[in-house]
Amino acid sequence: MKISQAFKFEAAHRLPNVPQTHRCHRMHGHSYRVEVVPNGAVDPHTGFVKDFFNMEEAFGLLIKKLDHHCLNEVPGLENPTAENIAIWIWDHAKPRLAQLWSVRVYETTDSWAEYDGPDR
Ligand SMILES: Nc1nc2c(c(=O)[nH]1)N=C([C@H](O)[C@H](O)COP(=O)(O)OP(=O)(O)OP(=O)(O)O)CN2
Repeated sequence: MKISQAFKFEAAHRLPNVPQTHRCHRMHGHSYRVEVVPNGAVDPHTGFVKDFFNMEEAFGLLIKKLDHHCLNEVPGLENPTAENIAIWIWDHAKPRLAQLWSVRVYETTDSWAEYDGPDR
């Protein structure tokens, strides 16, 4: 079974690899929404796939590294597209959350990138 928890953060970024005429080449900000999805069996005793409180602990700290930061200055996010942010969150979270199934990053309400690991 899959469950999902959403996190929000505010950040500035610019995309260094788009043409200078592209508006995202300039520094601008977004209110990001991140949806993380673990997948696993429901524990017959707790009734949980994963306790939402534990996810909050793990992802809260990670999201703090992005919140109110310039993403280009975060190591590993020199080209902070929605795709690369999803990969960055996955790479940092997966070692501590083996059940992680996917990470979806909304850059705007209409645009998102989802990463579900290098093998899928
Ligand atoms: N595949 C991707 N394409 C684009 C990305 C991305 O991360 N992956 N990023 C951008 C820009 O950073 C960003 O999305 C621009 O956002 P914004 O102009 O605010 O978005 P809207 O087009 O929705 O803005 P409106 O002014 O509301 O129309 C571009 N492409």
